[in-house]
Amino acid sequence: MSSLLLRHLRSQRPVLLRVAALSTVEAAPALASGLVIAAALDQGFLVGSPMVGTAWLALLAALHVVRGLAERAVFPLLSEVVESFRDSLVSRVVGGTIHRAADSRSSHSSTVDSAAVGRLTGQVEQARGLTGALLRTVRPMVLTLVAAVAGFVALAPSLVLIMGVPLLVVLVAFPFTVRALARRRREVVLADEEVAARSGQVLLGLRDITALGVQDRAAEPVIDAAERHAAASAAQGRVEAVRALLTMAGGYVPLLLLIGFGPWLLGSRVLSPGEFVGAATYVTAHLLPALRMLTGTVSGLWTQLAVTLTRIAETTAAPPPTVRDSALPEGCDVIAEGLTFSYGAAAEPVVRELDLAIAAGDHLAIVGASGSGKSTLAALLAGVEEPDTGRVLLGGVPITSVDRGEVALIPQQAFVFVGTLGENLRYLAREATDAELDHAADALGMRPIVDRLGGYSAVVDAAALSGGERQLIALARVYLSRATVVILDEATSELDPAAEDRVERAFAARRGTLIVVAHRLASADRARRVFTLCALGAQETVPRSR
Ligand SMILES: Nc1ncnc2c1ncn2[C@@H]1O[C@H](COP(=O)(O)OP(=O)(O)OP(=O)(O)O)[C@@H](O)[C@H]1O
Repeated sequence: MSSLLLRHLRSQRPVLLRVAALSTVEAAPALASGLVIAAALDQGFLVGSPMVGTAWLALLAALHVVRGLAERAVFPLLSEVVESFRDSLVSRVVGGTIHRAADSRSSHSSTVDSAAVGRLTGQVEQARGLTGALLRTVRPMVLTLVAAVAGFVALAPSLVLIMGVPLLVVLVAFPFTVRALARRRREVVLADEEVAARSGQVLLGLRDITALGVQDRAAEPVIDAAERHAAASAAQGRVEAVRALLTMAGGYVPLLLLIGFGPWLLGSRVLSPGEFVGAATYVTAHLLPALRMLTGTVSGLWTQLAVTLTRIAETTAAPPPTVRDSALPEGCDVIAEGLTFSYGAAAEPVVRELDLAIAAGDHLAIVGASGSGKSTLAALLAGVEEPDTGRVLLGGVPITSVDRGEVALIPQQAFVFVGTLGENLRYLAREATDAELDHAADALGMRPIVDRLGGYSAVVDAAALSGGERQLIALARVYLSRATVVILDEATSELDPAAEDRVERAFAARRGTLIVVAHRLASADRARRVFTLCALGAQETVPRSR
């Protein structure tokens, strides 16, 4: 969960710096409160100068006005952070859904979980609300804590231990108590699920249980589960009580110590009356409310946000690419036999009775007029479309049964998903090292893009990339994969001729078979064989240049 939020916050550094600057102004009244009250008493009201005392209090009032203005300026910035976080979550949800849709398509199922998208959208809205609420509460709480401690130290340095030690104990223990509480909450949820599951089983067999007269035996597991649930709830309550006591002690112990040592502190002139009231102001007006907020609102919101973001991260993670080893021996021919395909029962076939043999390791260009069926043939060869009649075999295995990692079809529209450049490139090759990524980048001529984006760990903004850059990323992704048959369907259309030449040569030099749907003559020239599609039928030729 933290990685989703932290990654986003890191990308928002400039906005957060502005928030931090305004927050410093916001913290001014909390920082000054005790000092100003001490001065108002010691230099004003307690020495018969009410005007001086009033002037100090007026200064405090002015600081509160400035704080109000700073707070007003901070809110639009906070909403910028929250809204962009929401946008990145939505992109993630949509990206995850596209991955799943792509996966279901390659497994020849057309189901897309649209209900999940709706559910996730609800969770995203919840995460957005919780993040906003947390930023609104955590920020002032941290500000107040820091300002109150700093003000207290400045006012009464001799009393640092009184406030410092209890507070330190609380701040060190707090993360542990949150973790312990999260564990207990999880135990309660699991016990709850167990009660539901066991009582469900009993209810289903109620008639048989009654007929056999084994109610007591049937009830036993349900009672066991209910007892475990009760024990887990009690344990959660105990952790909550300890945590609340511990945190409150952090605020009340300094106050009790201050009151307890008060007569001595005032009698031996360690503190003036004004400083005593000022120190008490820091504890009662700032420290205690901040700690109360920490145990209550903040930890509640934080736990909820953690649960929501973990769920979003789990359900939208890109599915791992197939890792199953290829069942095919190295060097398999692609054979198309009697392929006929039409888009719809009444439509004229786009491909009719087509036979084609592509030897393993070959480099074939498919050419033809616009609309002659090049993309359709590419989709058939990749197993993305199924022919009406005929079949495509890879190494003697029907293409639709072949491990989908064996064949890669790269379309014209390159898809770059939300994530880092490295994640995009490793999508089909999880184990690829940086050196392998470097090799692919150099082979395909995409080194300038890698450098411009700031390396493989840089987060990619697909909208900020040119069409050619997106295509290069999609090409490198497949170049790094273990696909033995690569089909480029106008996958280099946005590259200039020189870049396209480099890419096609790199793929031709790579192991495996290369099929290129050519939109430039040069692509056909580079190929070892050319397959020409035309309205009257298909014919195969060898380029003259070879
Ligand atoms: N999804 C589809 N539904 C119906 N008809 C389609 C579909 N896709 C393509 N066609 C039609 O099938 C024929 C072949 O299209 P295809 O895209 O395979 O040709 P192409 O040679 O790749 O064309 P281009 O070079 O313009 O991309 C065209 O008449 C096209 O209109």
